[in-house]
Amino acid sequence: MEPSYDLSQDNTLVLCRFRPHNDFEREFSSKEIVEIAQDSQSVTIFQTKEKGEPLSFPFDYVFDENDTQSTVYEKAARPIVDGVMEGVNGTIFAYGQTSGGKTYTMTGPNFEDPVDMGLIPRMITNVFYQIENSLEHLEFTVRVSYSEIYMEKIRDLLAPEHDNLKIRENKIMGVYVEGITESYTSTGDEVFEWMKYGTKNRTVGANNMNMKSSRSHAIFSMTVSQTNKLDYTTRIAKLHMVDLAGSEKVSKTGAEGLRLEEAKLINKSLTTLGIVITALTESKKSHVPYRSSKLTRLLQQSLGGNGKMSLIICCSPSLYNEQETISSLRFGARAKLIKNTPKVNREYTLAELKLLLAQAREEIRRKDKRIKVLEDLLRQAGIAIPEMVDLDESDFEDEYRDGAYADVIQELEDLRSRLSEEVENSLKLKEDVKEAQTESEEYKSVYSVMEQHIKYMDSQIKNFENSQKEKEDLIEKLTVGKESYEAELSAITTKMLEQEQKLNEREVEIEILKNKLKNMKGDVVQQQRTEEDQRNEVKKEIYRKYTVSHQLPPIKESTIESVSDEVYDEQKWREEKRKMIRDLQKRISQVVDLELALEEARENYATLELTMSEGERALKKKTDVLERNLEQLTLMYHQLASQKSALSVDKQVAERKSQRLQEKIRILEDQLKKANVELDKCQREIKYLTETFEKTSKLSMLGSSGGLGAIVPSGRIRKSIKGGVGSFKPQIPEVTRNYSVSINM
Ligand SMILES: Nc1ncnc2c1ncn2[C@@H]1O[C@H](COP(=O)(O)OP(=O)(O)OP(=O)(O)O)[C@@H](O)[C@H]1O
Repeated sequence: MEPSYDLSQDNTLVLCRFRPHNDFEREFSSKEIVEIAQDSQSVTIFQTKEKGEPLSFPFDYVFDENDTQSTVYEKAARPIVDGVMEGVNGTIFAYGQTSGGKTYTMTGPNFEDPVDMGLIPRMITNVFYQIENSLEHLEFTVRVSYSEIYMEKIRDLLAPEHDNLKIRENKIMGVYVEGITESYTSTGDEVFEWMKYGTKNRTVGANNMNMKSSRSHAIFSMTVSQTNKLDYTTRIAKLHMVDLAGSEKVSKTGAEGLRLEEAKLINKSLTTLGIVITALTESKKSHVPYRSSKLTRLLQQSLGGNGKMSLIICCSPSLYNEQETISSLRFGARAKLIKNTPKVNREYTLAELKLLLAQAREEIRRKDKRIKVLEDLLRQAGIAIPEMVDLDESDFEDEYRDGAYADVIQELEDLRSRLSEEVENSLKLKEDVKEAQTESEEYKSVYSVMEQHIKYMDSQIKNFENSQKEKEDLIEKLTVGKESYEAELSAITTKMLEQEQKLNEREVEIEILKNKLKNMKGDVVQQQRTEEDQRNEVKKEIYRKYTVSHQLPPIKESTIESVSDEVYDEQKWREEKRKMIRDLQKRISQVVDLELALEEARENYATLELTMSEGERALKKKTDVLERNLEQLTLMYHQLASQKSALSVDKQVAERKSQRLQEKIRILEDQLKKANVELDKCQREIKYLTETFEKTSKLSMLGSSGGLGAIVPSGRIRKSIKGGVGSFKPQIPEVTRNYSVSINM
């Protein structure tokens, strides 16, 4: 990388930017009080106060409302970034009243928009662009930290639980914040992730003038360290990007309570900043009260130190803010007088240090020799040689600092401090590695437990699937059986209904036949009665013929019975005779009856045979058959009815079984669903653990350049970025990135 930055020029840039009028200011007054010079290097304010003379302020550059973010970057920030890449510390900060446009300038209204993005995203992008396009033998590391000074307390925005950090100073590190998180990053995107993370933790309040006004000073710092792989020289530079809290007039903002206390402390730190700047610019060296506020103490090395500084005064162009604008411009004009003496933060290589050490040893050996010679001379002159005394460190320092070895001693001291720092760092790294290894072991054991669990779950699921399959087969079989059973049942029911219908028809037929038979029987009885009458007649005839043939007097029963008792003797005979006659008659009658019965039987038989027609006989036969059929059908009907009731019982049982099986299937399906959900969960857990495990393993190998963590970005491990691998194209200002959160610093 060729030097592109002339260290002898522009060590302190003070620029001024006027934003457009806002709606309120436009309504308040349309009078223009600001006039920017043609060459953009001064601005005049036409005071409206009585007799107020126009005030002119010179600056390195004055931006008007039409100047783009890109222009501001080129003039105000690029020289700082170039300096940092050369190993020169750089600080850029925006100063101005509340709603003067500081956040707009530093961060921009849209962090993702290549046109609207502010100075900070452009600077970060440019640092990585320069790294990617640097010479191949250069190796870089980039660390970021993000802090906030709120109510005179320093808070680590990358670890917000650290909220009252102390400022320390030593020879090696200069002024630094003790215990602040410094995260290694290897891409611009990672830096933006850290910024987003830190910005979420920022304290932002609201006041009447700017509802989103920042109530704290925010300092985003990048430490860029580059090692030359050819001569092993190292350059380290810090870049501070500061968004100051708004300076405000308490009376105007209407602050009270906590806001009032905030305003007092904000104003105090800004006033201290003014005092420090004034002290730095006074020709007569006076005490610079850096320690009066955390802000000035932290920026001590940027203000009047060995770095480059760019201060942008953000102002309103409105008459309404005339006084605030004048006061901000005065502050800027004073700051312009600060003289910084930039110095490249170069560190000696080991070889150089060894050489210095050898030179120092040689020098000491030479001195010892000389001392010995001088002591011998003293002894020869009889002068007593004083005892060796332990020199006070300050005496030692005074003696040698002013002497020829001051530089060597200083370098040795630096070397000792660097070594102790390196030892400290390596111990810290060892601890980190150990921690990462422990974590990795823990993850491994969790992973193996999870694996076993998954295996067990897999086998459970397999068993479950098998039993589910068996059950499904069973259900399938049962369903098929049930269906054929139902088909059979319905066939039987149909058959039974048909039989019932046939039976009904037969019953009707039988009824008809019965009626016919009844009628026929009536005819037969009638015929029998007629025949009885005829038979009586025949009987009488036979009797008459018999009496005639046997010359018996015709006897009337009534006559016989009316015989008188007076004529007993005569009658006795007669009686005897009558008895005999009666007996005879009786016997005759019996014979006649028998004969008649015999005759009747014969006749009946013949008659019946004769009287019955062929059809009737067939009908009779048919009736007999039908009666027998009827009996069989009735029997069958009863059998079918009992079969039907047995079947309906079976059907109910089958239905209940089917319901139970369906319920079982439903429960099994629910269980399967739950098991699937569980399996899904386990798989996700395994995935998460595998990823975490892989990340942890990578971390434990040091030098890994894994992405930021999912929850809190992780950046404790050093990541080297080789120069010249340069496919990186920052596309300033057209750079496009996917940042989902806009940063309001
Ligand atoms: N150059 C500019 N062009 C267009 N709008 C601007 C410009 N500068 C500032 N603004 C607008 O002015 C308003 C106030 O700006 P900003 O929030 O940056 O002020 P601030 O100085 O950061 O305020 P605070 O100190 O209260 O945080 C914002 O709406 C911002 O978009």
